[in-house]
Amino acid sequence: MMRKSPIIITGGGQRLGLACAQALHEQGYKVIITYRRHREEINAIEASGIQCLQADFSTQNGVEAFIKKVLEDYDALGAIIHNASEWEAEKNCSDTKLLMEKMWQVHVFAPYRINLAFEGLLCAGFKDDGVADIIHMTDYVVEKGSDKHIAYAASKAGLANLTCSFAKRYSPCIKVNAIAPSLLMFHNSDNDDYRQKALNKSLLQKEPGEQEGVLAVKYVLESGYLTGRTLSLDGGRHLV
Ligand SMILES: NC(=O)C1=CN([C@@H]2O[C@H](COP(=O)(O)OP(=O)(O)OC[C@H]3O[C@@H](n4cnc5c(N)ncnc54)[C@H](OP(=O)(O)O)[C@@H]3O)[C@@H](O)[C@H]2O)C=CC1
Ligand SMILES: Nc1nc2c(c(=O)[nH]1)N=C([C@H](O)[C@@H](O)CO)CN2
Repeated sequence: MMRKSPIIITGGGQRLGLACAQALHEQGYKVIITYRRHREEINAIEASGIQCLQADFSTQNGVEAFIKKVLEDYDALGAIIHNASEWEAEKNCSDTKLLMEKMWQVHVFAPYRINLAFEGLLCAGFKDDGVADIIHMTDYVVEKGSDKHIAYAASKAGLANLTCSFAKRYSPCIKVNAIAPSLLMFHNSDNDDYRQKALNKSLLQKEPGEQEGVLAVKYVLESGYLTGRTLSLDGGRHLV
């Protein structure tokens, strides 16, 4: 069913978040994305009819400013999709204390504060549309850890746990689920050796692309009976 209340996708200026925003917009949803860094592409996204809000979740003030703006401008929400994320490895970092703080801030503190602050808006969305959703974009590494992205994996595990807590707290009005991709799409900078090693990690040995994530988001939004669960998108990696 088409919900009248808007859907917010954080980190929607590129890649998976943008693909989800465009797909849901094309379906007729009112879609709002957040972006951190303004660039030309944001103007094009806005011109397509998707509202773009600048938000930097790297500080508590940035999170609270975003919350304040949304509470001022909207009286209902159909869904919030926590997609904003930084993927940083320990090897690229000189200060691992700051790395853990940064990972925790964007992957746990921001979704936690936003979910608590938007309960009323999502319940109003449920009242209007009969459905409301919170979706956390986590990661396969929640299950297995990562020896190269330790702080990232731990923070995504924190986000995964928020799925259980908020599913219990917000039922039956708001469904709360996670989507845990393994490899969805490479970066242009990924070399052939890295790509081959990443492909070999799953049974299906393919780079599915962002549309695999779009399909999962659409399923979760359209489901009437899924909450507190994680949808794994990993090509059978857990069986390798
Ligand atoms: N791509 C993949 O293969 C996989 C992705 N995932 C997860 O799926 C989701 C989407 O992945 P992908 O599209 O690659 O994500 P990206 O790495 O492209 O990041 C998405 C957006 O997050 C925004 N962002 C990062 N930090 C902050 C911050 N502090 N405040 C506000 N916005 C921020 C960035 O905004 P800006 O560009 O404006 O700075 C960026 O555009 C992520 O949660 C990711 O962890 C999980 C496993 C695999
Ligand atoms: N925020 C991001 N998180 C992740 C990304 C990304 O590009 N941005 N990429 C991955 C990889 O695909 C990894 O799963 C395999 O190379 C993981 N998380």
